[in-house]
Formats: sequence, structure tokens, C-alpha cells
Amino acid sequence: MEIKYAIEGHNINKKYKNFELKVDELKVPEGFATALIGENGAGKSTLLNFLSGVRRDAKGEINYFNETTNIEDAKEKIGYTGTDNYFIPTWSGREVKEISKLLFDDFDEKKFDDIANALAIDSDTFTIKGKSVSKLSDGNKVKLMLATVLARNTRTLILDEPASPLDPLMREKLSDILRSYLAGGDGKRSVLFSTHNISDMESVTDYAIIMEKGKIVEEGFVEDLKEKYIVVKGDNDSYEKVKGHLLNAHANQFGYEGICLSKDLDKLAGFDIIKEIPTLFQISVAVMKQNSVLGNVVL
Ligand SMILES: Nc1ncnc2c1ncn2[C@@H]1O[C@H](COP(=O)(O)OP(=O)(O)OP(=O)(O)O)[C@@H](O)[C@H]1O
Repeated sequence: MEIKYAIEGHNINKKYKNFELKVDELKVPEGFATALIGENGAGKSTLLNFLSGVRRDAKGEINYFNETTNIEDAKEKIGYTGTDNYFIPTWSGREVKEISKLLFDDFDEKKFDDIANALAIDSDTFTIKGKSVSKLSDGNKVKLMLATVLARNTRTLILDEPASPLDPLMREKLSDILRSYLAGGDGKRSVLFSTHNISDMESVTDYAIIMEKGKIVEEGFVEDLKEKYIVVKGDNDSYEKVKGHLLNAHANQFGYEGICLSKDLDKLAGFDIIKEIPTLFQISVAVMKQNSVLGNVVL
């Protein structure tokens, strides 16, 4: 299968006093949902802000849809939601809709109403003297931002932690919505979202990019990553001998469990082990731990 890219970046660099974003090569496959994963402060929002044009002070080149390197030309085709509410706090949902109609030529009012209903956004906010955005719950604020971008005719959604404030049912709904968005695009629509809710969002993750300390440390289609890594379980008798080959291992009174690179499995030959396909969560945690800024705490 020939993969095209919705977004391709080269030598993206931004230095803050205590942090450097340094992404030599970024590829967001077209037609798929890509999850951007990494621990707090890894640089996910900083990267998404540059890709969406919210910030423009990074170095490097970003190519959108293999058509343009100018965010001004691409921004009509991109729907972005951030972690901060970007509406004026005193606006009601009704005003958000009216202003979106003015701002975006492709804003579809009926689609917005349908999405607002489907997401059960607080209906008080759409009445004539509606409840202001500042009084909405965090989950409803995210739903309102999602309804606004989904009501447009975009080619790529860039969503910064859309799942965080949502309840489990809404996360499932969000996954359904993103799948339906991709399915309606004839392979031309793409989604890039950051998330800490890896398990809840795994069903809608085709491609994963894992970042640590401002750099991409692992990436790939989830099905390929699930072949690259493998979960290994066994008895505690052999734990001390195998743990050096495992990336993230825990032992308790019932035995040990860890994850290793499939190519290293031959190093465990002769040990009585059970092998399992890892989840994206297990892979992500193992990769993040290799590169983590976290220290150890003894309690
Ligand atoms: N305007 C700024 N000035 C200085 N440092 C900044 C600025 N914006 C971000 N940073 C720093 O850049 C680093 C990356 O932050 P960023 O918000 O991109 O991380 P993140 O991966 O999105 O984290 P989280 O998962 O906690 O949201 C952090 O150390 C942050 O303090």
C-alpha cells in the first residue's frame, strides 16, 4: 500500500529556556488517525501548535497535503481544537455558532446542530440568552469545540487532548465520530490527536507517534508496533535472569510480566514463557519509560 502524508515536517525546531522541540522528520499518514503520545512536558502541544499554525515561531518546514508549505493556504482545510477554551468566555453556544458561520465559509449550521445534539452539549447554551461558555463543564467545552470543527469541511483534524475531559462513554463516542469523519473522506481525511488516554483511544488509533523530551522516539502503524514488541510472562524463578532483556517488567507473587522487542525473543530461548500481543498502552509505557524524565521514589 502506497502511503501518502497529510502532514510532513522536516527539521522542526523550537528552543525554550529549559526545553527543545527537535523533530527531524514528521510524517502523519493520510487517511488514518494518528495518536501523539508522550509524558507530561514531552512537547506534544508545542508540536501541534506549530502544525496547526497557532504558533509560527518554530524553525523547519511543514508540508500540508503534499500541496503547500504555507499554513495560510492550508488552514482552511484544518480543524484545530486545543486544551484551552478558545471561545470568548462570555459567548453562548448560540454566539459560537453565529460567529463560526461568519468566520468559516464552509461552516454547515445543520451539521453543527446535529453534532451538538448527538454529543448532548448542554442545550442551555443555545437558547437566546444562553449559558456562557465559561459556565460549561470542561467536557462540554471540548464538545463545543469539536462540534465547531466537525461542522466544517476539513481535510485534517488536529486535536490536542480531546479525550482528557470526556467521560468513558463520550470517549467512545469521540472514537466513533473520528472513525466516521475518516470514513466520509474517501481516504483523504486524516486525524492527528494527542492523548494520555491511550487505552480508551486505541480503537481509533491507526498510527502512533511517541514523543519524549521534544523528540520522536518511536512511531509506526499500530499493527506493526504490535509485531515489533511482545509481552512476555513467566514464573518468578527465572525473573532475575530474563529481566535484563525486558523493557518494562513487574513481578509479584504470581510471576513476572514484561515487554521486549520481538527480535530479542531468541535471548529468552530455554525459559518457560508465555507470549502475548501487547496493547498500544503497554508499548507506549515501555517506550516512554526508556526515555522518561521521571525519577524513583522510595516510600
Ligand atoms: N511559551 C513557553 N515558554 C517556555 N516554555 C514553554 C512554553 N510553552 C511550552 N513550554 C515548555 O515546553 C515543554 C513542552 O510543553 P508541552 O505543553 O508542549 O508538553 P506536552 O507534551 O503537551 O505536555 P502535557 O502532556 O503535560 O500537556 C514544557 O517543558 C513546557 O514548560
